[in-house]
Amino acid sequence: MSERQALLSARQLTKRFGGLAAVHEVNVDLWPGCIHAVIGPNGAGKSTLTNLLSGDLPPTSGTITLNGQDIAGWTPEKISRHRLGRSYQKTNIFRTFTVWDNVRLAAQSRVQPSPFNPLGWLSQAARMQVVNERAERAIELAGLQNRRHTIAGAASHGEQRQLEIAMTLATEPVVLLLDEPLAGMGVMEAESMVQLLLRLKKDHAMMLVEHDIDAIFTLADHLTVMVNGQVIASDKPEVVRADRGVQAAYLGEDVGEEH
Ligand SMILES: Nc1ncnc2c1ncn2[C@@H]1O[C@H](COP(=O)(O)OP(=O)(O)OP(=O)(O)O)[C@@H](O)[C@H]1O
Repeated sequence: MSERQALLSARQLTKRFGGLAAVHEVNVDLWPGCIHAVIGPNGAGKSTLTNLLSGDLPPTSGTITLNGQDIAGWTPEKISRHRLGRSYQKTNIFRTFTVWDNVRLAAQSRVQPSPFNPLGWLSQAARMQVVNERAERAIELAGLQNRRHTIAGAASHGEQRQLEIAMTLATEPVVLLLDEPLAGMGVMEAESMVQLLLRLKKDHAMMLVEHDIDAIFTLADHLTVMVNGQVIASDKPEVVRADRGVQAAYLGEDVGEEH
């Protein structure tokens, strides 16, 4: 996999909070058509790593390249305009708006008149058409066609997580960072989210931070394990799964007993 061109690469990425290295000299590659899962116990540094890649936190040191450009220190908005999308652990939706309006607003944020925006010169009517087309595509990709008129706050927890992903898709990302998309889901909801992630995989380079180990082993093409801010393993899931050090540090007895 490493022979293919990664869309996003981080090298020696480090984030310190005072004396604590929340992320310490981490290397990550995200390849098109692949899900790179990141697992680790609470406090391992997974969210901090996501925040560094999305620009929500500036790194202390290290490099991040997106499509060949060095993006370390860029704002989240600028990184997003360069087609990196992320979802957050906490839902980020307008609860009193419909599903459709939420997705449309997300699409609209990319089609505003602005000196940075290649679509900014379009007429108002042409812009609205682009917005509607993008919102429609995102709603369909996320499997929310039948929920477009639902008030977001009244949608089920699983549908709200799908909506969050639809809102991210409406910005037309090629790199997707997903922070615990299965958190708090029941079995049926989790299964439909797994199917959604598999659908998204073919057109995106994805990083998936997730605690659901069964989903991880269903979805991941590459698996990185973090403990105390450091990567202790990064390889094909089956290789990581067989690693005694990983079993002891994170995966626990379940996995050890299976093999
Ligand atoms: N803004 C901050 N200021 C100080 N310390 C922080 C900050 N954000 C995170 N940390 C610390 O950095 C470490 C890594 O936290 P992080 O949230 O990245 O872990 P995580 O692997 O995402 O955990 P979880 O699975 O619980 O979400 C923790 O010790 C945390 O307390």
